[in-house]
Order: sequence, then C-alpha cells, then structure tokens
Amino acid sequence: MTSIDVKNLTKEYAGRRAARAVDGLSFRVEPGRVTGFLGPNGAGKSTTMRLVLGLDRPTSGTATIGGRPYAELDRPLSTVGALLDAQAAHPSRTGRDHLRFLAASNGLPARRVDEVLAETGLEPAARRRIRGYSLGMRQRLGIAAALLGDPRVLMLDEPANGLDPEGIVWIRGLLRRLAAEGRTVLVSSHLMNETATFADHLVVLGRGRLLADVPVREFIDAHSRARVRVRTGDPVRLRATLLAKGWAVGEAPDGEGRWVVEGASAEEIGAVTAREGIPVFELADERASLEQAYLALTSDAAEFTTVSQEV
Ligand SMILES: Nc1ncnc2c1ncn2[C@@H]1O[C@H](COP(=O)(O)OP(=O)(O)OP(=O)(O)O)[C@@H](O)[C@H]1O
Repeated sequence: MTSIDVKNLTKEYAGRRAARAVDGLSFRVEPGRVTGFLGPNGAGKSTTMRLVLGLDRPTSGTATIGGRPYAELDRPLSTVGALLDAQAAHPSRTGRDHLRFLAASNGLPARRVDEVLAETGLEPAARRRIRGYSLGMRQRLGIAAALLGDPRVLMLDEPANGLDPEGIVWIRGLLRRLAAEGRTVLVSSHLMNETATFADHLVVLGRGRLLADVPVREFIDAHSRARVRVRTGDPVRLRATLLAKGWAVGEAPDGEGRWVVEGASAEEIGAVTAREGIPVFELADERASLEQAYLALTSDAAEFTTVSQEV
C-alpha cells in the first residue's frame, strides 16, 4: 500500500519576512480514497506538494511516498504522477510528442501515450501544437502526463482549473475511479463544494498548519450547526415563541415568510409549534454546505484548532 506521509514538515523561505510556508505539518494520505487538499491562497498546499515531489528541500521534517523520499524512488513516474503546473509543457511541441518524450525519457512503453490520450479525451488534439491549446486542454494534457506511468499515487494541483462543465464531470469520474482502483489520490482545490463531489477525505491547511484531517461528512458535521427552515401562518407568534425558548431566529432570504432557526432540529421545532398551536406549512432540516463549514474553519485564522482523525 502506497501512502504519502508528511511528518513535522516545515519550509521557510528566506526573504524580507522569513515566512513559514509550511509549519510543522503532519498528515498521511491513504490509498483507496480521494483526499481533498484545501486551504486559502498561500496556505502552503503547492509548497507541500513540491516538497513531497522533491522539487524543494524542507527546512525540517520529512515527506515520503510509500516510505521513501521521492529522490530514492526507482521509477518515480510509475510510483507517483503529478500535475503541478499545466503551463509547463513546451508550447512548440504537439501534445502527443510531449507525452512521447516523457514516456521515452522515463523508460515507459510508447503504447501508454495512446492510452492516456484516450483516457483524457485528447486524441482529436494530439497532433496539434500545445501553444494552440486552451487552458482546459492543457489541464487534460497535464493529467495525461501524470497518468503516463500508471502510478499508484496521484497528486493533482487544481486539476479542474479551466475545465468546462463536461470536463468537470469527467474529472470527478476519473478521480473516483482512480481511488476505486486502490490508488492514493491527493487533489488540491479552492472550491469546497466542488471538492465535496469527489473527495472522501479532507486535509485542510491554514497558514502552513494543519486545520483538519477528517472524512468529508465528519468535517461538515463538526464545523456546521444544525438549522431548520420553517414557514408559518403566524410569523409573529412563531418568532416570539422561538426567541423565548432561546433559539436564534433570522428571516430567510426568500422573503416568503420562511424563517431559519439556528441550532435546532425539525423535530424540536415541530414539537414546540404543535404544543403552541402555531400553524406550520413547511418544516425542514437544512444541511450546511461544505463551503459554509470550510469558511467557518478558515475565516478565523487565529483559531488553529486541529481536528484530526487517527488512521
Ligand atoms: N519560492 C518562494 N519563495 C518565497 N515564498 C514563497 C515561495 N513559494 C511560495 N511562497 C510563499 O509560501 C506561502 C505558501 O504558498 P503556496 O503556493 O504553497 O500556497 P497555496 O496554498 O498553494 O496557495 P494557492 O492556493 O494560492 O496556490 C505563501 O505565502 C507564498 O507566498
């Protein structure tokens, strides 16, 4: 089983303000699931990926793939495939030549080029020069390159960037399939709701530190409060009754007489309104989105509370 292990990893960049891009970071990325790697701009996601791939040296700590540093892997492209910068391919080459070059220089069979071109839907553009590729096509080419060695581990930095809606559906399916095949899949993103559509697990960074290492569902439950949406024929009495019971009531944005009650369940509100004889036309639990939970966690940068899960 090939996991990514980051232990006490720290990276300081020399400069005017010696900043810690990564600060004492420890987490493990497990095989067989998609791990979403989240955090605001500058949180340290790309730096962490670069350190795992041996593209940068850590100030302290270790990053290993299957227990070994990247530099010690015998056939790196067959162990880990990465998409870091979709602009990295040479613009005057065709997509196919770019992949052929990568395959030849890494001792990979040429048939893999056709396989990954088919996998990423790039066959029609394979003989065109990369300079004419759209951002979405460059992303697909970067993903094709990552898949070339049929690796057990994939690390993709914002793979959905520039993809059209069809491309987004495609990448979701691809990520799910790669995980179902038992591969280790780490995917960074800014888009929380998007990440929830494909990730099983989350690693969240803030200012280079670990904020959360949890299953997606547990993350939402831990960081969002229950709330209920209720529509009534007697809003004045409903509001007064709920406030008297200590619930926070705010008017719902639809302006059609629906109220949102924070920190309550539909059962609780149903019981109260039945007891008080307040007519209720609608009553529903609302699920807080991952976006809300994520913002709640990262907005308070001072509160670096770590929610970790033993693995
Ligand atoms: N080569 C470098 N020299 C100096 N500082 C750097 C360098 N690379 C990154 N940093 C700094 O390290 C911090 C982390 O950046 P990083 O790119 O890893 O974050 P990120 O989470 O990937 O952000 P984004 O989502 O914006 O890509 C930032 O403050 C950034 O300015």
